[in-house]
Amino acid sequence: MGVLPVPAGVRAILLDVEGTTTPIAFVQETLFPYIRDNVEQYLRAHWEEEECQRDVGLLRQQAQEDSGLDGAVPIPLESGSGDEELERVIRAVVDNVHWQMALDRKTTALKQLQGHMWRAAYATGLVKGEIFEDVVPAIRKWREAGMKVYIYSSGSVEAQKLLFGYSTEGDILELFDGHFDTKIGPKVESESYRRIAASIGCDTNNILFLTDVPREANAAEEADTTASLAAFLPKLS
Ligand SMILES: CSCCC(=O)C(=O)COP(=O)(O)O
Ligand SMILES: [Mg+2]
Repeated sequence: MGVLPVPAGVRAILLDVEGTTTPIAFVQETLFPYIRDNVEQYLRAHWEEEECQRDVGLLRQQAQEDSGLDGAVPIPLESGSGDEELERVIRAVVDNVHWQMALDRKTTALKQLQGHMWRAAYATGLVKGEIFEDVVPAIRKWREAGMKVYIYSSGSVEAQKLLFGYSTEGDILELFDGHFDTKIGPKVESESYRRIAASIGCDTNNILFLTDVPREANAAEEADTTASLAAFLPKLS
């Protein structure tokens, strides 16, 4: 892995997750299949719960926004009671989640549901969040040098906290000063980086953003945030 010095003036480091702190394979071959395989059973088990109904409501709203897209799956309202009606709505939610995941969509609605579903996978020990081996030592050095370290992922804040709270390196949540997800805005829009800077209380040019996705790096740079592709994890010079 290549290394670059942290540029002068950087006070905060903002880290992407998939492809930066964590192998893409872990997300694509462990986390996402867990959702595909368990979503139907999860919905049946949790349907009556407020949180699950909120998640379904968000997915339904997203489905309305997506109605013009090729292959989009609408989610009907439950009209009346009865097993058949429940079955019809759950089927639509499952098909919608599968459709969104086939396109690797990063909608807040999908990511909220995923975060809630992964709770059980981590808590039972079925899944442990994978972290590249150079990540924890790098973060410790940045912190020792007085820098703040934040996460910005399309995965929900809850999903991030699970991944780092139940990780192969143990619970490493104390290494982070805060977490951001798509509620602050999409990672491919420059305005999101301005909002993050305002929330952290520094200028965008005091932030170094590390990601594996060039479109995200370009959006950050448009906001005058320094961005670097994660293949070149910076070290302290
Ligand atoms: C942190 S939860 C699992 C990752 C995830 O759902 C995802 O979409 C990854 O997006 P990222 O912005 O971290 O590349
Ligand atoms: Mg990524």
